[in-house]
Amino acid sequence: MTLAIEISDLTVWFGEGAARSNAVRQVSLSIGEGESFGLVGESGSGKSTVLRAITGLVPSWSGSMRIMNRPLGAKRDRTFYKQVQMVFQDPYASLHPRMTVDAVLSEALKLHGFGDIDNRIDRLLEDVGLGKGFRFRYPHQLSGGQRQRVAIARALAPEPRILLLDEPTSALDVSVQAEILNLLTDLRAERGLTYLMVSHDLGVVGHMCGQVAVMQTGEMVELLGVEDMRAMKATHPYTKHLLDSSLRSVR
Ligand SMILES: Nc1ncnc2c1ncn2[C@@H]1O[C@H](COP(=O)(O)OP(=O)(O)OP(=O)(O)O)[C@@H](O)[C@H]1O
Repeated sequence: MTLAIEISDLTVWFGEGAARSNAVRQVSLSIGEGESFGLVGESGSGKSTVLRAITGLVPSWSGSMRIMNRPLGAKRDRTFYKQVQMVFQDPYASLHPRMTVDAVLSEALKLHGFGDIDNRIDRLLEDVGLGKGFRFRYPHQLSGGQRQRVAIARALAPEPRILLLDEPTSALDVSVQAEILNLLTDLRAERGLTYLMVSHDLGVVGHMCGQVAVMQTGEMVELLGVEDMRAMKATHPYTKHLLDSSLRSVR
């Protein structure tokens, strides 16, 4: 199986000398193409820092990272952003208030050199369950769930192989969360996408992911298949604590 994401001994730090603090310590993980992998753990455990390291947004790191068999260096190139896209937690902050849906999507498509923009925009909107009627709306004319659908459409515009999902539903109303998770599940199945998803919610990760890594204070303390997670077969005390406290939400 091709590995979409391969991370070995990733350490990320902020500050230098006496001020240095390691936000991520010696994290290793492998995600096969088409798989969905969850990173869970309490606030500050380093989950988002792993995603930011992949996207080249941390100043200092060691170890190795490979995407679709290509090693990542200090800078991310155009090929990287064509293969890897991110969906952020807050769809209110991630869309420019003065840009219509049309402007957001055409900008993303042009950036990646696509022609046939009109048809592609219509198709992207269909793919995320919005339809053409949303094309000329501004963010303030959209609900939170609709905004997140636009953010997902923008991420899909370059036809990526991998989506990095940073708490993609935690800013949404509970009633809308399941709709967005189902959309992401369908898109992965249809397109063979690979997901690396950060969440503090084991229920969400249990629904979406085949494998789950648990992080605590920068370290990966446990790697579980979702079946073992559902069967409560954790070995690390912290994972047991997480499972106990979210038992009711794990489906
Ligand atoms: N730019 C930065 N400068 C200094 N420290 C940082 C910076 N970004 C993150 N950190 C620290 O790195 C650690 C990990 O943070 P990170 O945001 O990755 O955690 P997280 O598990 O994603 O938490 P959350 O669920 O709250 O987003 C924290 O201690 C945080 O304070």
